Amino acid sequence: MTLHKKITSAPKADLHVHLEGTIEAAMMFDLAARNGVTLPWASVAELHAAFGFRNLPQFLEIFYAGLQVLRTERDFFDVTYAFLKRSAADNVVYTEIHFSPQGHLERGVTWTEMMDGILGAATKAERELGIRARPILGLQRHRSEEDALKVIDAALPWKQDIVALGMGGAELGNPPSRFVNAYARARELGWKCTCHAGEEGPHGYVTEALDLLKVDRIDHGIRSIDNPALVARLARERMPLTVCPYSNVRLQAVPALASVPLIELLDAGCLATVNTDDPSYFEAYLNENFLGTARALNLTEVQTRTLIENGFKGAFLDEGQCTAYLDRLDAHWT
Ligand SMILES: Nc1ncnc2[nH]cnc12
Ligand SMILES: [Zn+2]
Repeated sequence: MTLHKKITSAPKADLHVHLEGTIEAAMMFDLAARNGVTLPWASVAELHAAFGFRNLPQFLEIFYAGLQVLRTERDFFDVTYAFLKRSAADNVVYTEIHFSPQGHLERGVTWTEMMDGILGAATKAERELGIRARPILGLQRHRSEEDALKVIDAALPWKQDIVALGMGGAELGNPPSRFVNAYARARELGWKCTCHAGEEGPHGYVTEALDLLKVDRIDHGIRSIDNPALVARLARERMPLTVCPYSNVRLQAVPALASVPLIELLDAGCLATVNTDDPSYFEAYLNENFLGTARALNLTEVQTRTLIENGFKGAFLDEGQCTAYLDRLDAHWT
């Protein structure tokens, strides 16, 4: 089997994806029409023309405009199911999906509408497509910690359905240290914790996420590479890093795929993984992230397999569940 075929047909995990970053342009316009929402773009072509992102904050403006089309339970169901169907076609068998309640609640969407839509689609996709999906409550870091605590409390009826607390949004100027109490609360609830850090922000934000938020995983984390002692620590602690190669290129966090520091992280013994982030905006689902990265970095078969394995090892799964996925990968690969 060629490496290309091995990658595309292997069972894989996507641990870093934003539900609102999976809305394909055609669906965005369908949902806008269904809900009477006026988008800032006149057509799919105009939206695509806006995809030349300069940086994270400029991308987020577009991302926040796009998510306005999500209004009802059916919308959340349709977008979640479409993403899971597209991911299953890439042989993704497990995914943990960030959703951004703060971006929806402020428009009058209810928790019940969000959760029934997302969880309903996850149940149907697991039954019909064999892909398992679990939601991560994704805070927006430009908002206050008080708002974060309110959102966490409002999520309590779904405490068992939500696998973790996460946090994304505009990183620079919004360090993890602003959210110590929110993360402490999440840990009290028994949730796992993850946080975007070291994407556009400095490696010091990764250290803060570890020391102050006591996270179980780091989203992105590529700027850790600027601090060898931090890389050694991440390796020692087997801290998963959810690297998103196409996202880094499209948001100009790195100049090209060849600059994504995956080999350096693997060589140092870090638990680096490959993920999508916002696949409809970055025009790359999981297979393309693996294939593009393997090509650009000239990855060996062993490195590629390690990255796929790390996707399961870095997941919020218990040991038995993780081993079952690794056994499936093993059976596939040999
Ligand atoms: N790449 C990214 N970084 C931070 N927040 C995000 N929200 C959606 N995509 C994001
Ligand atoms: Zn992200």
